[in-house]
Amino acid sequence: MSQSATDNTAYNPHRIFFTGFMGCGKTTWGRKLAAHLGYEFIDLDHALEEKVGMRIAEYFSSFGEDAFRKLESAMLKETDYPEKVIVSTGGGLPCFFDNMDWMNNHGKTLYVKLSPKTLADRLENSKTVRPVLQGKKGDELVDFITGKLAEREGFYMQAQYIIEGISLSVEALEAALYK
Ligand SMILES: Nc1ncnc2c1ncn2[C@@H]1O[C@H](COP(=O)(O)OP(=O)(O)OP(=O)(O)O)[C@@H](O)[C@H]1O
Ligand SMILES: O=C(O)C1=C[C@@H](O)[C@@H](O)[C@H](O)C1
Ligand SMILES: [Mg+2]
Repeated sequence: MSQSATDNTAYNPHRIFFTGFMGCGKTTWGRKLAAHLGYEFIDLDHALEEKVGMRIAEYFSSFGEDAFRKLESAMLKETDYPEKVIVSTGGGLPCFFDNMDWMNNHGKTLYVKLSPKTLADRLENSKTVRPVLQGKKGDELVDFITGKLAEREGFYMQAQYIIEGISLSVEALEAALYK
């Protein structure tokens, strides 16, 4: 097969993976940037939920985290991406298997970076059930995020682009990704 921009096995600079901890804004800002650029938008968490016909929290409790991690890696690598697309990834996805290398070899990668305290504030107010957090609140939630982020940041920092998530705008994202 010849290599083209639409070839899923080739590097494509118009395929942009948003990565970062739960609640950093990948879905919110991925969708906004896609609308601004006229790109398609895919949220891999949502795509997985559609494929299995259940919410992620339900999948975790029915089949366990290992099964979830295998499935999200397969979704990442087997999704038929449109030519120009922003892909919002699950918060844990870059930290399992060779997923981060795969993203770096198949498109641009962006890490949306936020402090544990800001993440905790957002996650505490979010209605989405995130099974990894197991209903933690307050200081317990901040401590948990601090530890988990320390484990994960080595993976997120392998992204080609890193942006502070505190005062994001589509203009700032566009400037960072197309400078
Ligand atoms: N710049 C911002 N200022 C304030 N709140 C924000 C901002 N960006 C996103 N949020 C809020 O933070 C919460 C988490 O955002 P979002 O769902 O986009 O994160 P995510 O990175 O996709 O998380 P997950 O990995 O769990 O899917 C949402 O309630 C969203 O409205
Ligand atoms: O950080 C994580 O491990 C997760 C983040 C979410 O996006 C979902 O992919 C799931 O809830 C797991
Ligand atoms: Mg999301």
